Amino acid sequence: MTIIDGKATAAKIKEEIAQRVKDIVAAGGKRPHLAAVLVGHDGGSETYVRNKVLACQACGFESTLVRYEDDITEEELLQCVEKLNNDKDVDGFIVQLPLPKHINEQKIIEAIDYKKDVDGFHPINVGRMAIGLPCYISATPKGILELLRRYNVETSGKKCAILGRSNIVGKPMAQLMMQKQYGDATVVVLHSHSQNLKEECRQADIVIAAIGSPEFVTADMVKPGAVVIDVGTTRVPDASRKSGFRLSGDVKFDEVSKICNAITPVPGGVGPMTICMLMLNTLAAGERKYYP
Ligand SMILES: NC(=O)C1=CN([C@@H]2O[C@H](COP(=O)(O)OP(=O)(O)OC[C@H]3O[C@@H](n4cnc5c(N)ncnc54)[C@H](OP(=O)(O)O)[C@@H]3O)[C@@H](O)[C@H]2O)C=CC1
Ligand SMILES: Nc1nc(=O)c2c([nH]1)NC[C@@H]1CN(c3ccc(C(=O)N[C@@H](CCC(=O)O)C(=O)O)cc3)C=[N+]21
Ligand SMILES: [Mg+2]
Repeated sequence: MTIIDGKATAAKIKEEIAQRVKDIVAAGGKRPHLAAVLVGHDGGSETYVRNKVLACQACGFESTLVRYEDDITEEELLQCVEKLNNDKDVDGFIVQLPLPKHINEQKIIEAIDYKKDVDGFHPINVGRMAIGLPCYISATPKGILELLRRYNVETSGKKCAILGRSNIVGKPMAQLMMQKQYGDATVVVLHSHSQNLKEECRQADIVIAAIGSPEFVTADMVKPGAVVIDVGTTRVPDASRKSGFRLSGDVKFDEVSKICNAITPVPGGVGPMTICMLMLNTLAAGERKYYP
């Protein structure tokens, strides 16, 4: 049984990125610059954005954090996006989700210049991804593919069950897993209205859980020898911790790890790879890799 170490893999890739940035700077080029917009004070969002700023430092990127209180109007946020779109020094930026209820998330995403959309959430990037054209690919699915590749997990022709169909994880994951040049797998997508979820899951060679429901995937839902990827990161109250909570994945790790062939832990699995792929997308933005 292999525990897929996302933290170590991400650290290695960040070193590769840092070396590349050194070379760029030595050749007289500009450091990639990532900006992040954070609205409000959600604990999880604060952590992720802090990790993104730290990762920028590790990679030798410039980073800018733009913060707003959660009473910011949609109009003001759109102006912020417009400013970042026009800022020649910023290569790529993200607007941390979720946004407060009074703000239309889709409207904000569509306002982002797709050439700077390092999250890969803009419809142009989503569409290009779906037909296999060069583009920014959503960091979480991209990081999962990279983990599978680096751990020599065969995906071609395998049956892959994806739990969850969100725009940021489940849907792009399914798209990529299905495509010939990425996963080349046979994909089934399961969600809250799926019938026979357990049975479908148990037939899969690769299970990717992204539902946000702690320990939902139990051993009886997993085929012995399968590869299990746990995307879930839910904060669960835990009085024995200094922070008052612990991070729980969507997989019951203790029992599933006894029967599977490989599994990602939470924390230390998919999360660090997500941040790392955002860095890779920002490097690509700085190099104008996908768009002139
Ligand atoms: N590690 C990382 O890098 C990242 C982790 N995450 C984590 O991954 C999890 C999912 O995130 P996200 O995709 O944004 O979540 P969303 O809440 O946007 O989507 C959840 C999806 O799971 C489905 N679902 C929820 N409960 C069940 C259930 N009991 N049975 C079957 N399907 C269910 C929903 O179905 P329906 O469509 O029918 O409502 C929906 O499609 C969260 O824990 C989040 O924190 C997210 C992004 C990155
Ligand atoms: N515009 C936007 N882009 C995103 O990519 C985005 C987003 N909004 N909103 C929320 C989700 C969630 N997400 C995570 C990133 C890192 C970890 C991560 O680093 N997790 C660490 C633990 C971190 C901790 O200690 O809490 C780990 O799993 O080891 C988790 C989750 C990105 N998301
Ligand atoms: Mg909203």
